Amino acid sequence: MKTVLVSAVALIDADGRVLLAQRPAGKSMAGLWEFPGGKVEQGETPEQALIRELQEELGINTWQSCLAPLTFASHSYDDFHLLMPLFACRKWEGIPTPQEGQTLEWARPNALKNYPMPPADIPLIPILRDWL
Ligand SMILES: Nc1nc2c([nH]c(=O)n2[C@@H]2O[C@H](COP(=O)(O)OP(=O)(O)OP(=O)(O)O)[C@@H](O)[C@H]2O)c(=O)[nH]1
Repeated sequence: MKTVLVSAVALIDADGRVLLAQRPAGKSMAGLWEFPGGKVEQGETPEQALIRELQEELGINTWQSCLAPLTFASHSYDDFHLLMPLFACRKWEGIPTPQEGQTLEWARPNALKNYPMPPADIPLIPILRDWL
């Protein structure tokens, strides 16, 4: 099975809340809440992919030095295996604004478990909560 590399980030605001994005209708796993990010393209590092995705999806800028590796997901879906590093980021420029029809919400660490998420993300939630 093909392994797909997806880079994702927990953006953390000054109150210690985490930004989640709800996948829009029409996409796979529509309605589920996920961390901003996306597939790493040929020739990109995970950090470069994330910086690009944050511009495209949320209209914000960040920098490699502001992306700290936190944990990762490794999960087999029916048609591919997902390998997803999760970075933490507390510093960016601009206000996250949906560019692709997503709904955004800032979630308190203890509330993260109440958001329906893709199966790959479930093991990440206690790690993130304990770290915050
Ligand atoms: N960005 C992001 N993607 C995730 C998370 N969890 C998870 O399983 N994924 C999966 O990783 C892939 C990310 O792809 P993408 O964001 O670049 O592209 P996409 O929405 O068009 O995906 P699609 O081709 O499945 O519709 C999707 O299959 C998505 O479901 C997450 O927390 N954040």
